[in-house]
Amino acid sequence: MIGMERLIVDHPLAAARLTTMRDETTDNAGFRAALSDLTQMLVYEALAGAPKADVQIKTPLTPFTGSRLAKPPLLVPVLRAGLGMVEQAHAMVPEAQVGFVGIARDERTAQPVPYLESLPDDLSGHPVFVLDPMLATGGSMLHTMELLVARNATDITAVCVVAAPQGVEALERSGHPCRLVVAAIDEGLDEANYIVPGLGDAGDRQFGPRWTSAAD
Ligand SMILES: O=P(O)(O)OC[C@H]1O[C@H](OP(=O)(O)OP(=O)(O)O)[C@H](O)[C@@H]1O
Ligand SMILES: O=c1cc[nH]c(=O)[nH]1
Ligand SMILES: [Mg+2]
Repeated sequence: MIGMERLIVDHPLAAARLTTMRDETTDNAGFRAALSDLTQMLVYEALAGAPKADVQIKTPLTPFTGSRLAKPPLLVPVLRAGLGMVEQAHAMVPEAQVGFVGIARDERTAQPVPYLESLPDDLSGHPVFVLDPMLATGGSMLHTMELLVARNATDITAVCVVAAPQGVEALERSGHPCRLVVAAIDEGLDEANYIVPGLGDAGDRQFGPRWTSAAD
């Protein structure tokens, strides 16, 4: 098996924001701010080497051949936690379109329970950035990738903050056409399938508890 491409963004500024996110004394506002800053760094690194297209412009002095992204990625935040990444990612790639996937892990089984899907029908030829701070067992990311591959996506980047080795391996074994951009790969998972040392529940730490409808 050819290994999945993975990029660990190991920059002092990324490490400082991640430390803020890990710190249990960081409040929700501080957590969201650090996630936003870190997303900027992750997206910046994820797009290094992306193909460019020429753009003819004029500076105030002379004609000039500049450039733009040849293929802006579709941004796909995985609700809820990925919502904290999409505004900053979109600011970095303002021309990007945005799709949405909503998944909540079952707290007992850690299985992904999907509740929202809003994606283009055909993703042939379109790069996709999946935004989710946490890659734990990998179940939620794999479900998202299956939705994308079913729509002919062949170029998927998982943009995450913290990954567990189990989640990285699950992506690798899936054979999906993907790569991983992440700030850190942590030690593992605890008995409740939370990443250790991790940062806790990335959805709760941004937005508070997740409420379910009476029907659930
Ligand atoms: O790799 P996995 O084991 O699937 O775990 C990772 C998922 O868990 C978290 O979402 P969660 O289910 O807590 O939903 P939330 O974002 O609404 O809090 C996280 O944002 C991922 O989507
Ligand atoms: O550690 C974890 C694992 C899954 N989801 C989270 O938000 N945190
Ligand atoms: Mg959560």
